[in-house]
Amino acid sequence: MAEQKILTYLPVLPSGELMGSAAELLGAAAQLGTPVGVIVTTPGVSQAAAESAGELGAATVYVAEHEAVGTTLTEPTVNVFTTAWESVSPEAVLVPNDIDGRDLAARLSVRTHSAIAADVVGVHRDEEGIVAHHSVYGSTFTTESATTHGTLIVTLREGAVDHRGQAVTPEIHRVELGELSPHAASITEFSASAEASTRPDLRGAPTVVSGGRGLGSAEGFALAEQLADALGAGLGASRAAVDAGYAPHSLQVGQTGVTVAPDLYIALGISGAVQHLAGMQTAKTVVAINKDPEAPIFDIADMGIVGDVFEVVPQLIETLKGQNS
Ligand SMILES: Cc1cc2nc3c(=O)[nH]c(=O)nc-3n(C[C@H](O)[C@H](O)[C@H](O)COP(=O)(O)OP(=O)(O)OC[C@H]3O[C@@H](n4cnc5c(N)ncnc54)[C@H](O)[C@@H]3O)c2cc1C
Repeated sequence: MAEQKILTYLPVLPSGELMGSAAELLGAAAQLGTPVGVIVTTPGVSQAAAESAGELGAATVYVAEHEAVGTTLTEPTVNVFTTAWESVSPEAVLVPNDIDGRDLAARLSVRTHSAIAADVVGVHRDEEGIVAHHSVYGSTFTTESATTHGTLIVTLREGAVDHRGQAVTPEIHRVELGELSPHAASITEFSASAEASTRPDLRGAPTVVSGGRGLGSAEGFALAEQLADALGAGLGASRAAVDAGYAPHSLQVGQTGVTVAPDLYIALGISGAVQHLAGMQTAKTVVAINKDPEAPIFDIADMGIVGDVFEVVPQLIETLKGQNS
């Protein structure tokens, strides 16, 4: 088993820091075999990123640096990944289930004629090979998938795997990226569509506070923000709250929004429609505050408070502030 190589894509911030998904991808890889990382950065930051990958369990890291990384979409990563793939013949490939990860998975699948298991919430190995777990039909069922032959490409849902790799000193291989195709899609200009937030990113935050229509207005939604800040949590919203303009679409949790799997999910004034549950039902602990005792969110909540959010949440925030001081 130790010989089975599991190739992981480790996205890097412009500062050279590994993104939060790296620990989880390498942890999932360590459950299956020997984790191998792939890092593609702008010049000057790859060494530190590769060493960080070793601390998270990457036995080998393939690194490439290029000026065009950051302004050219996906192609540099696919090229480096293909080189690493040819070199290690991986049994499985793990990438984050985000926009870049899914793009990478699709291109690798075409290039290597390999199967994809998408939005995976866990992995294990049986006597025939690697098995991916999926949470389906609004998280009502868990199913499993596996390839009949070849390498399995997995897009892993952030926050779903707890296992972590053991720190090692990684073997670092430098890969020359070479000329990029003139057809590679590149970014010529961009403008920020959302204000930068100091809160943890909704995807991957260990605690998420989400607000729903029950908060009544954009001003009322500030209560969810205050509780999130008191807990150091990521902030989410139901679609009804987003549609009503209480919160931006980037915060929408659910079937047509972001899928999260935090340790703790706190739902404020959210009824628990199946489309919302689809995005948060794999949270380890769900706490719901709702004034309707019949609200369906209580069916899946580990702890429920029947009450008015405007009475309960300020008390909760005061208690938390008291504990922190
Ligand atoms: C194709 C499709 C895709 C969809 N995708 C999504 C999705 O991705 N995400 C999503 O969230 N929804 C999605 N929806 C919408 C979904 O069906 C629900 O309409 C939505 O989730 C409801 O949001 P809500 O719970 O905030 O609002 P409501 O259902 O209106 O619930 C509000 C809740 O707040 C409670 N409440 C009111 N006032 C208070 C108070 N003062 N204190 C405490 N509780 C209070 C009420 O009792 C109620 O339970 C989708 C729908 C469709 C058809």
